[in-house]
Amino acid sequence: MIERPIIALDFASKHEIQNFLNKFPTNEALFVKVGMEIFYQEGPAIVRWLKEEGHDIFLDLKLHDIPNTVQRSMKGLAKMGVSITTVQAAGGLEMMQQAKEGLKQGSIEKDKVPQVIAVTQLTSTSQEQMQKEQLVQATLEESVLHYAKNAQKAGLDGVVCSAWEAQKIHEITTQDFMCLSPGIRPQENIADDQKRVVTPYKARELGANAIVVGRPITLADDPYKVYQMIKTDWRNRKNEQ
Ligand SMILES: O=c1ccn([C@@H]2O[C@H](COP(=O)(O)O)[C@@H](O)[C@H]2O)c(=O)[nH]1
Repeated sequence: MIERPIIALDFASKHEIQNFLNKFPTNEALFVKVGMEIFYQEGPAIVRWLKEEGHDIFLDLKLHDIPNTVQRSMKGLAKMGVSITTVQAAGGLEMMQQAKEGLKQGSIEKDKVPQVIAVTQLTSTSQEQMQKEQLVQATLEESVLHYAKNAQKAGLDGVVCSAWEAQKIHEITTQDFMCLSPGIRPQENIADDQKRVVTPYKARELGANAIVVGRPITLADDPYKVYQMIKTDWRNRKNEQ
């Protein structure tokens, strides 16, 4: 279980991230998500800097390519000392196996290989969209469960899914197979572009092992206050604030 909500640092520059993190106490060690937006602007230096600042890193680049390319790329990413990385489950079993292999080869500490989890169906995807646009005839839940099984078969550490699917995923895999859930909203009526949203409290009840929260925190007037409220809610305690 990852007890801290993972904050998605979806910003365009290091400067913007600095401004954002200045609103948190200096000694607050966070678990942050570095995604495509900031990584494509600042590169590996942003990961190194955040680590030096004392934060844990979820590097969410959602790799999806031929197995050899993914293996070699993961080897490089492992050298950055990140905690968790991602691939797209749609890339297939061999690609996922090679992702894990690359991380093992590139890991700076042999007993601390970064975890790799597979994106099933994006939390911004609805069943209708999936069936029409991907021509998948299964239900969204069947598709997510199928990808989760494949990910475990390939030796991955878990999946990215909506918390709505977490319980069933644990039933067909194992309890320690990570269900990391974005699409978290303190109020379900403000979803932005997300389709399968869950409150932090409900996500815990549904069996998610970790939550990722972006805009509800990054766009808040007082991000630290919102972060604390989400953290309390996620730990399944009554929010007294
Ligand atoms: O299925 C997925 C996979 C990844 N994400 C990422 O999580 C955050 C969510 O941000 P919000 O602002 O809280 O919506 C974002 O960085 C996505 O790239 C996801 O949402 N769904």
